[in-house]
Amino acid sequence: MTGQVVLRADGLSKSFGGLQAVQNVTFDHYDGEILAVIGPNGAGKTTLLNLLSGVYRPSSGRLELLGQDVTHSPMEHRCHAGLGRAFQVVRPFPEMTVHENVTVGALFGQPGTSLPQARERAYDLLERTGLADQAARAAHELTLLQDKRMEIARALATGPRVLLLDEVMAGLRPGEAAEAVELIRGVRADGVSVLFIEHIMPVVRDLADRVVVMDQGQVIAHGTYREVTAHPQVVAAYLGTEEGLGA
Ligand SMILES: Nc1ncnc2c1ncn2[C@@H]1O[C@H](COP(=O)(O)OP(=O)(O)OP(=O)(O)O)[C@@H](O)[C@H]1O
Repeated sequence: MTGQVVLRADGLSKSFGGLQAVQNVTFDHYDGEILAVIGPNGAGKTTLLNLLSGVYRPSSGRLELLGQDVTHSPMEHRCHAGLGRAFQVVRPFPEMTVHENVTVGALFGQPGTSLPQARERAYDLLERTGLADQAARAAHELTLLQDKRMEIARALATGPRVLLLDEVMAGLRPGEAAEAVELIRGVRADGVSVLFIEHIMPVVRDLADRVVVMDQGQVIAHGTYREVTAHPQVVAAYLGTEEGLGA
């Protein structure tokens, strides 16, 4: 893959006490790419995502976002510099409407945005994510799939160039996951690069241009879905695990 690197992790490590949760992780995420991070339970995927989004600072290593060193930048700075994140467990403001929830994202992510501009931007995103007809409902009334759509709309409202998704398919039925796959493809088609953590292998196969595989904190393989699922170290890492490779 060639083109501009939007996110460059160079030797990122994070330890908790004596535990090396992420060890010397290096990868490039290219503009327009949908990149999956997979690995068995406890591999370090969520810790890596937390390093990328700024929840944690790395013990060592360096992170670049669109060519800018953000290794020690706080979350808000990364957000304003073009990084958006949607969470596995959706955390909306439950009593606010769907439209208001997304408007908050637009106000937070783009300083200087007026309320009417933010409301308009939020409404556009509700249309793009298939939620326009739910705009006036309270967020707590949404179904799980609608919740995930809203979470993606909220992250997009901050105006990201790179969107991080943390197991957004969790809990969805297969038909719903297929809809979410389409939604994420649409996000990429709109010019946003996507990095996602996912356990559901058919989703990884259908969505990812490239896959980074972690085990015990380290990257053990990267390449296309076909390449990594044929890699002996990847097969060994998944053997006997609950999720299996299922490929
Ligand atoms: N805040 C923390 N304090 C101490 N240990 C942690 C912390 N967060 C994660 N760990 C440990 O770091 C290792 C990697 O965890 P992490 O949650 O990043 O893995 P994961 O690949 O996301 O797993 P899963 O697929 O189960 O969500 C695990 O051994 C975990 O117990």
